[in-house]
Amino acid sequence: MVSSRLLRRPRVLPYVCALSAALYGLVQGLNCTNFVASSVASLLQVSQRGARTGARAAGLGDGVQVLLAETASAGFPVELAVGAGAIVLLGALLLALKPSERTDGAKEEELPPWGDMVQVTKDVISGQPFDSVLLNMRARHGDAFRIYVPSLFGEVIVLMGREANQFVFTEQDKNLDQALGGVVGTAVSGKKTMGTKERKSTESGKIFDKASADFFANKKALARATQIFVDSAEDFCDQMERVLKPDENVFEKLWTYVVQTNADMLYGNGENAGSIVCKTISSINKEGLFSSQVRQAGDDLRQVLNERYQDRKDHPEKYLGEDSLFEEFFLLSKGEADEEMLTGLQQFMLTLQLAANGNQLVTIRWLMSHVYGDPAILAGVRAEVQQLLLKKGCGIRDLKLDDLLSLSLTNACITEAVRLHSDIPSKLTLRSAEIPMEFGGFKIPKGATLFLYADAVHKDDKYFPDAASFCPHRYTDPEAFNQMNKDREIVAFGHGRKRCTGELHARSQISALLASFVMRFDMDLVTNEKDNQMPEDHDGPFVFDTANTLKLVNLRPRAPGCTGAGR
Ligand code: HEM
Repeated sequence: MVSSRLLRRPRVLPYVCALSAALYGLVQGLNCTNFVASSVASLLQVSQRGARTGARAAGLGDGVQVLLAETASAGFPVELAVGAGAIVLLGALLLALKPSERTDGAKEEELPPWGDMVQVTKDVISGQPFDSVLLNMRARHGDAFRIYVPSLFGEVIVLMGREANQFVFTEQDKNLDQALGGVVGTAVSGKKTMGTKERKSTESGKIFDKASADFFANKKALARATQIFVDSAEDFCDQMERVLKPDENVFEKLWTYVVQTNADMLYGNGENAGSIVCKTISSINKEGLFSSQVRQAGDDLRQVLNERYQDRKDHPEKYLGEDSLFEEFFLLSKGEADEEMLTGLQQFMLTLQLAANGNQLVTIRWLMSHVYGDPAILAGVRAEVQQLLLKKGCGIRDLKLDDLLSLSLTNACITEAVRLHSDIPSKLTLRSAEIPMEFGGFKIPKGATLFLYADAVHKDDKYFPDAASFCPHRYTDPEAFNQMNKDREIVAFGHGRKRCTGELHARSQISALLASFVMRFDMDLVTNEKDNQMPEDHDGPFVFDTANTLKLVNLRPRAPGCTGAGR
């Protein structure tokens, strides 16, 4: 077994991931002159905690791990040993490789250039984080280049910049299929989740598609979800008031609350699948996305869903009128889903949970830290919630979806937290090309996998002055915000055919939670930075315990005299 000490070394593992990607590259037989063995799996994991996932995702052999562990415990400078070994090995690989024929008929010289593996390796070895590695590649190769992602995708075309956002979200939207299921589906069940195209062309796909569309467009379901959100936000705050000790970090409790609430909303009555999803997310944080624990949680969920499906058949009266995604699916499948369809359901539900919860957890953690870390923003949010409650003459539990959406500063804070910190779309938007296309003078063959890195725009000072700072006021002028959306500068919930169907759920849940907290509590933000500054976010995607150095502690009733008064 590899030593956990080694796994925690931030600078070794990303490098090892790149190396093992190179080994995969050898197996795949890439063209050596243009070879890049960097992989999304390794690039994604350049951040310290994510590196664990990367090593596993890249399938690093036990023998190499043990060797590294022993080197580390013997006190050798591991980075040096690994680096030297890897460079020698890589050189040998490059020499050994022979150009292979492309099967898609594309000409190498017409395609975007390969990223420079040696430079990537250097960047990774020197401990540069995920975002810097990608932006350095952009500086070297421009807005389109290729990388190699072992086992999951093979060759991937990386796109960056505003034109790339417009290309993916607008111009070619209808010719690009969603490809994220390739990552998440494979992790949870060893099988890719259906893309948008497959969902539209197979019988079971059509049922998932319709169940999802009906659920997310169903106003009654959305109203029910909003009631769950406001009630559970207040219940959660009651609980925090009772159980949280002053030195305890609110986030430690908050994340399971979010996951459980989403499970109630999607899975409906019956045995709560939320605890399984919590286990999945916890396993991703501890063991990595491609760990056996994540697969086990996928299997557990399948069993629960099968039992609940049967229970819905045996006792339909128990579920009458339930507006959950599960019930939508049950009704559409007329209670006759076969094993294959049920497997698809399990995969679809877990993928949805990860898509929803991953972004929610990341956004909420950063959002609350930014709000509590900035007295002016906190006062602004409190004032608008207070005004709304006074206007309506009601409490938080009585707020409806439209009320929550009318909180303009709160919603601007959500957009800003998503811009700065979201997994999807900011750090990872994946597509598969359904027809041949061209971008920036380069050909993109049919079947190519595209990785749009939206953070290249989201974190660019040209579009977002002082881009690294949290500034919700960028969006409070509706006209300017509209234009930024139209120009695809801000792509917070995606755009076009594959835009987030859960945006209203997300905004409703987060607004309810923030409203409850700010009206009831003061808390202190603690960070690891000098003067308690907010750190910048350099994590790659699928790091759900993002910013785990951020803590909200010393939860206490709001001091009298602050803007607003109680619930
Ligand atoms: C802050 C929270 C969230 C953010 C930033 C977010 C963002 C996104 C983005 C950018 C996409 C499009 C992905 C692409 O273009 O490839 C997406 C898709 C999706 N999201 Fe969200 N999301 C959030 C929360 C949620 C929640 C809470 C739900 C459900 C309750 C949800 C359900 C979905 C679904 C079903 C899709 C797939 C749409 C489709 O292809 O049919 N999302 N999300």
